[in-house]
Amino acid sequence: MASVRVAVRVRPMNRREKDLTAKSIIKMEGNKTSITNLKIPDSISGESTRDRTKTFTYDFSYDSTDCKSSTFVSQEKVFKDLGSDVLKAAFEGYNACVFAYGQTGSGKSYTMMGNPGDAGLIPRFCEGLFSRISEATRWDVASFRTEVSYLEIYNERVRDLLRRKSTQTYNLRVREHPKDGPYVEDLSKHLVQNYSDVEELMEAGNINRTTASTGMNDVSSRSHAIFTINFTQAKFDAEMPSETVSKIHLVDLAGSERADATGATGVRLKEGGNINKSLVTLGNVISSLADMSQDGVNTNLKKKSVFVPYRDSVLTWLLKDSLGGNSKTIMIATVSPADVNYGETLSTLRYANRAKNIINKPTINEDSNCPADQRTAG
Ligand SMILES: Nc1ncnc2c1ncn2[C@@H]1O[C@H](COP(=O)(O)OP(=O)(O)OP(=O)(O)O)[C@@H](O)[C@H]1O
Repeated sequence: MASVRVAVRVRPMNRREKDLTAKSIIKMEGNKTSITNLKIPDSISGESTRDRTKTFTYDFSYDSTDCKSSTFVSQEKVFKDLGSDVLKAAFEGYNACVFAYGQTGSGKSYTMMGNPGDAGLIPRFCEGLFSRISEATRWDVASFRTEVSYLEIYNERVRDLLRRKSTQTYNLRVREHPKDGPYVEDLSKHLVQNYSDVEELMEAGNINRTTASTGMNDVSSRSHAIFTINFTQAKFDAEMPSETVSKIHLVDLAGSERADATGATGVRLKEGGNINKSLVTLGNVISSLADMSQDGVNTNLKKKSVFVPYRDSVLTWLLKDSLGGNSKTIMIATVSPADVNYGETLSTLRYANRAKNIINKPTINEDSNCPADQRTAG
């Protein structure tokens, strides 16, 4: 049993916020994040003080507002805290998932992919993976097979971001394997031997990703993107061949924008609706799972059978194992520091607070090749 680990990251003020002379309303101290509603006057005491400033505790609170500050959290620090745990999980044979959630323009793509020369979690994770593989291969500890796939969910349809010349990239079917769970039929998987192989695929996929300029972000990701690494390790344990297979999902969600904040109309508004359908379902799944684990903690409560609506959206269906299932999962909630985004930011912080209560059941995916009687002998 393992709780979903939750980190919150606040980015610097952007141009738009500066032009609006926005004020910073986010404070971080240790693992605590506070948000202040500047519309409630400072002088009021009692109940209203609590309404003015709300404080949440997460596994990590990352202040990335000012690179000159001594408490500034860099891409490297985020990777050291979170990415290296995912790397460890992969080598131990666990499934893992990292997903970034937050308002449009709050820093999800920056955190997951990063910018040129300022790499985010996904490239750092892949680099780390291959540096550990080459280390282990040098010592002949094990042999490895790494395959990647990259898809986007756009308007509730699955599209392969890595199959360039095919007409069948749109609207792939999601099916369910009796043992391995939901998967995308005909999604291309690419065998990679080193980091530059992955880099090439990642770049190609990012170019194919659906983006558009919205009122909130010049390069806004209009889709949910799932980068998946299938990592197989074969070795000899006590002279018996054994194999572990881990699936690592690295997910950059589309923004949770409201139509009025982004000025969306027409196609953008329809996209918004479909993006929100997936995100609303994600919220419902998180709530159901959080309720379920709270019931488990409170033994006085009769255990309700809670229905988890995974199938209500493509996103939650594909991430079924990552949410409440066989996976070590991390959520990174990204927020803006500005008062003009108070409502969206508070909603993200509440979402993240709820996700802390999800209990997953990660298990090592070991597939021993030896017959069962030999496995238990000795
Ligand atoms: N921590 C950060 N430090 C520096 N710049 C950042 C940070 N977070 C985000 N930015 C910058 O803010 C802008 C918006 O970030 P990003 O594109 O990552 O947002 P997003 O949440 O992925 O938005 P969308 O949902 O619209 O795709 C980018 O120019 C990005 O480089």
